[in-house]
Amino acid sequence: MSGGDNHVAGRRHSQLRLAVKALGLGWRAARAETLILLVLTCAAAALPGAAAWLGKLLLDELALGSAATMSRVTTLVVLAGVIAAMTAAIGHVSGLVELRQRHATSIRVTDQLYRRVNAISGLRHFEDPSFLDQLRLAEQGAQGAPDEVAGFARETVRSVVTLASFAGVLIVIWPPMALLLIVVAVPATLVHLHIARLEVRAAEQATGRHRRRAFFATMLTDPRAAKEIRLFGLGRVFHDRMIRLQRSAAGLELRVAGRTAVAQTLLTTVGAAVVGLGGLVVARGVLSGRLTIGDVGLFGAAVAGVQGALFGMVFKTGQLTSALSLFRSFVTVLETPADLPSGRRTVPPLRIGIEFRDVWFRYGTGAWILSGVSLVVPHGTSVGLVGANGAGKSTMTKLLCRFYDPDRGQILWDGIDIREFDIEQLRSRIQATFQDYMNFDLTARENIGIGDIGRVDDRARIRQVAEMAQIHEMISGLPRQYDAMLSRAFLDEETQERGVLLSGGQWQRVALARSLMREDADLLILDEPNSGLDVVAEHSIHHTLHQHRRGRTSLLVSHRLAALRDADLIAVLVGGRIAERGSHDVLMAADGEYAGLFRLQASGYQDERVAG
Ligand SMILES: Nc1ncnc2c1ncn2[C@@H]1O[C@H](COP(=O)(O)OP(=O)(O)OP(=O)(O)O)[C@@H](O)[C@H]1O
Repeated sequence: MSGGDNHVAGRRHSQLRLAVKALGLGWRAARAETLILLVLTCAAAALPGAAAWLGKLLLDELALGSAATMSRVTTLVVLAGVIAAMTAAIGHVSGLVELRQRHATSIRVTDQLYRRVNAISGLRHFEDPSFLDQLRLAEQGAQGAPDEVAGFARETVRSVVTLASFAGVLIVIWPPMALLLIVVAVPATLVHLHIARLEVRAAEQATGRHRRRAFFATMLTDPRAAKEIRLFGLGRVFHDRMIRLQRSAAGLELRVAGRTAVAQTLLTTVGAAVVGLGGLVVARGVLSGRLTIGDVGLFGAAVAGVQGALFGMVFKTGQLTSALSLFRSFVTVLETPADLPSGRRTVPPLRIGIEFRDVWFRYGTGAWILSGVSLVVPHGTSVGLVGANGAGKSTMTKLLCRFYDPDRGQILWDGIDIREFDIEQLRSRIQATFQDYMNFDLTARENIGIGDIGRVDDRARIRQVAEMAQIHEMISGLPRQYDAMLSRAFLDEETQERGVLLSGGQWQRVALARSLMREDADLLILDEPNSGLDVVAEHSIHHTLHQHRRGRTSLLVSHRLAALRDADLIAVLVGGRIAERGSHDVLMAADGEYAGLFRLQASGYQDERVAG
């Protein structure tokens, strides 16, 4: 499914459904905090009205001059002080509870999002830029939306209480004032909604640029890239590209911010004019003796309260709209259908063999990589796969692990289509070394042990496979041996000491050891396992692997044809099909593609003086 399809799927959700989902997520993440915040909000909302009323009473008492009673004034001042202290305390406690709520929500969101990401069993989504953009938006949107929805709900409660406590005051003192403030709030709401939409569009447009910017930033600091960046003088080029992308993303944001500033200035000016008008009317009331000085103070507090409440709602509505639009990406990612539906069948122990039956495959809508591959790997035998760069050898190994499904044809495991099997179980039956294996920033033990995650602490087994891959001696020589951190980017979590950096060939041996961890696997896939090994290591590891393969079913890919020489069957992949197949001797006798390649490679090893 493309990112576009994701987008359409996400659009199905109305803002209301999204709000309910976000609220539910926030509630489940932090129930106690949500309730406490609701109570604190109600209390905080009632306090300004009480403070304003006390202020009015105090002003009116003071206006009595010598007729005022000191005890009454003292009581009013003390009460005002208590309310001020309560307001401040509620603010601080709310801040702390909000922070707890935000962290709890963030952990829940991250947990859900990456659980979903882990549940995507194929590779297609991870090679689709629009899906990766959506994932980034999802992470961004989901962190904020539950907070925004809860914040909006609290703001609504606060506003309703504030409006209820002040609207009466305005109506008593000058009735049109309440109406005027509401009239100003309507266009303000529309403007903020429009701004929210612009913000979301800018965020969507900027996401790809942010991801690309992050790529250049990583390249400039990654120890693995440091050599080539320096040798080829790429630092300046990558730096400039990174800054250009950052400028362009910032430009999108600033354009919206500019429009927001203009709109808000206009709205504030209109609001100030309305307040000025109200002030004029009230001042005239005092001069004519209709209103007291205390009424002026109360009117001022009421206007500020009502205006604050209305504009607070308007502002929150805008923020909520943009938060919900980003939250849509989160919901879309969570609802992304499985790219490779898993079958239910249990994988039986391999007895007959693996068969590629007329397999056709291409990446997306590109050119056909495999166009009718038919190949049988009989149980207990080893098959070597030969072909030019880009012929599709690694693609065949990836199809076998079910990272993708063939477009046409079938891959059969003892005659059963592998699509019928439970994917996780199928993969647990396979040992594999990939050409582009990973170097994990983990300890030596973990780097090897994760090949069979259930045995990551089984030091005896780890040592055994490390010996097979001839990396045990090297690891034993390290200060912390198997507990040594294999990384220069991270310190050892326990000792806080710098880790160890392995050579290319040493990393390859670690990867090979990892792939040997699954003792009871039925199928062994080795894709260029020896490309970085020195001659001595290649020779002895070849011998060890030959022993290991005995009686096992294996698919081997290598450009070093000598490494495939003793395979039971060698298949040559040309133009998306198997062009030749047979043992080494048969193919040499046939004098075709394989024989030509083998002789060409062998001639490179012959010393001309010896040959002469
Ligand atoms: N994830 C991918 N998305 C799109 N195209 C891909 C992808 N992986 C490989 N290809 C393309 O598929 C073709 C076959 O690649 P594959 O890695 O299977 O070749 P190979 O025979 O293993 O080559 P080599 O000998 O260089 O390792 C290549 O043209 C490559 O560009």
